Amino acid sequence: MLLEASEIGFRYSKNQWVLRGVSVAIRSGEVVGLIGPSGCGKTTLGRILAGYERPHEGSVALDGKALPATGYHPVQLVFQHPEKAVNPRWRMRKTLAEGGGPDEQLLAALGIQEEWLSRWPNELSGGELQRFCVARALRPQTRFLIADEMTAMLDGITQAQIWHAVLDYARKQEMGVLVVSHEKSLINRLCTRVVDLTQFC
Ligand SMILES: Nc1ncnc2c1ncn2[C@@H]1O[C@H](COP(=O)(O)OP(=O)(O)OP(=O)(O)O)[C@@H](O)[C@H]1O
Repeated sequence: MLLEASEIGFRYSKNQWVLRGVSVAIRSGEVVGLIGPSGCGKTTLGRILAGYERPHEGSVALDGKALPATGYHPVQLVFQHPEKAVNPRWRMRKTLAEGGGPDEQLLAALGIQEEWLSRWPNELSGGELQRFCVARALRPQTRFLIADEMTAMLDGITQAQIWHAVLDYARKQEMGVLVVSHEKSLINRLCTRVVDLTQFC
């Protein structure tokens, strides 16, 4: 499968383009880094790829077809702040069940403990909560994962555990991953190829 953003143009306000003429392609099973200076549009591009924003110019396609407007989105986004990504009024079991039953093997790989399932989001640490957000995004129907500073606020051990689980899952499922990060060492460790937005800033 090929996820392709072609000649993307996007602006939040009139005449102020955040992205212009940006093209990115990711194949199934590939782990690609996305880097660039702060404010140059990495998060915006991730949101466009995952269908949260529609580009003003250009298009996003999955194997040449437009991304689905309804139903489960095959491109999932996990961003830096898990507390903003979950419903505070849902216990973790319900959050996890959003979009399908949890994969027990994946939960174990992510270090999610059974007793956390009955807790509210504010009863978990940031790292524990982020593990749930990752697990929720990794469904069999997920073909691509956009990881936008996904482990930026976590300690090294938690970061390594989460990435080990995600890359193992990606390999087995042939899922493509776009790693958005400021951490050069992380990008170098995880990615086989890097897209640099600097030239578009
Ligand atoms: N909702 C919004 N409304 C208006 N402007 C926005 C909005 N979101 C982002 N921007 C602006 O768009 C530009 C690109 O932001 P974006 O978050 O995509 O950059 P980024 O490369 O991910 O930055 P960082 O590395 O600092 O996270 C910035 O100038 C930002 O101020």
